[in-house]
Amino acid sequence: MNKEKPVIGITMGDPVGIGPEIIVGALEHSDLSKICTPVVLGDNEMMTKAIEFTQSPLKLNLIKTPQQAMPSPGIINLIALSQLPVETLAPGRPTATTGKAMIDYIDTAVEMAQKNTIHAMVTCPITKTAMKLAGSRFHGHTELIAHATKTTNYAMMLAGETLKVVLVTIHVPLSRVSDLLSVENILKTIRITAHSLKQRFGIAHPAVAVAGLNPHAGEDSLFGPEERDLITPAMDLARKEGINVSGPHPPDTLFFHAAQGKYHGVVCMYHDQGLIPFKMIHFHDGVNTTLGLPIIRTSVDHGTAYDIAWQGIAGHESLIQAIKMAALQAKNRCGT
Ligand SMILES: NC(=O)C1=CN([C@@H]2O[C@H](COP(=O)(O)OP(=O)(O)OC[C@H]3O[C@@H](n4cnc5c(N)ncnc54)[C@H](O)[C@@H]3O)[C@@H](O)[C@H]2O)C=CC1
Ligand SMILES: NCC(=O)COP(=O)(O)O
Repeated sequence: MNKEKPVIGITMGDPVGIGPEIIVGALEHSDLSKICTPVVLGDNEMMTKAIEFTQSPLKLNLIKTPQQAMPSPGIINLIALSQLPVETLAPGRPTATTGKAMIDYIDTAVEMAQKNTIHAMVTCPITKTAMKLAGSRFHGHTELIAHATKTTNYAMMLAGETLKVVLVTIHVPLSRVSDLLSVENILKTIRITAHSLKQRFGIAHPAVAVAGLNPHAGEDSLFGPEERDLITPAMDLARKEGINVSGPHPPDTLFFHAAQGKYHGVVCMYHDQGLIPFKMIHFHDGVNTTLGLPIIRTSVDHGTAYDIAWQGIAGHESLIQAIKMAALQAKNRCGT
């Protein structure tokens, strides 16, 4: 690899979502080509349409392999993997065909990253609905990529300058969270958080905070047993391994202190516990990244935004940050 300028594969995401237009926006309005060579895996006609309707001066450079990518600004290197029936598609209306195409972009990027023909992958948003329409058994990128890379020990981190949150449970009904928590999966998440903060984010001595599940972190188990029976034992084991971990913290105050810089990362028990405070701060510039994979995968932190897709008003800052993070981590050869 040219360590100075890694090749970054960007999957186009759901064709009827905001993926195509934010790719155009991100590659047009930033100097990403100075730090990496972006290669889009997607659809020729959809990307052509996105360039036209955003009136972008960018030109498509159709290539077959990442090695053929041109490292210059002003172009979008595109590996066309689908030939979508564009005239039959409507913004915000996924079909089995669009679902299969977006999965193909991801599968191909994973293969390329494993073969090191790209040095990191960045994903544009997909929907769980489109995954289902395409017959996939996975909810999202995280589970699909973990499966494809045979990774069992992985976690979802949402990362921004101010706040980094990592989830013990991800896409599960709230009513099942308590049953799905265990000493083992809380410990695994604490470990992977501490490890990744060191390896991927260069924090030599990370301070990891752990959120309680219940109001006031259970308040001596008055409001629930999870802190006493699961979270505290997991933290004790983590401490024995030398991890600087604190908690279980009352979730209502923890994120304020984390955002003030008191902790480098926060382990959260469920999706919205972490993502609500995260998006309050990092809605526009947050990055979703999968920890524990043998490859580097970052993503936008938002979804397909069907309500505004193909209107040219979607923000592309999160994608810019996701590409920058991928490029930096690829340059530092950090993949875990
Ligand atoms: N990385 C990924 O692939 C992600 C996928 N999703 C999926 O996306 C689908 C839709 O999820 P929602 O909960 O509706 O979240 P969403 O992020 O798509 O939209 C929520 C609200 O934020 C707005 N929004 C989102 N991104 C925006 C942007 N870049 N610029 C301006 N406004 C933006 C939307 O217009 C909408 O009003 C779901 O299937 C979800 O699972 C959600 C998050 C991440
Ligand atoms: N809320 C985050 C999200 O839904 C993204 O999931 P994934 O596609 O990164 O697995």
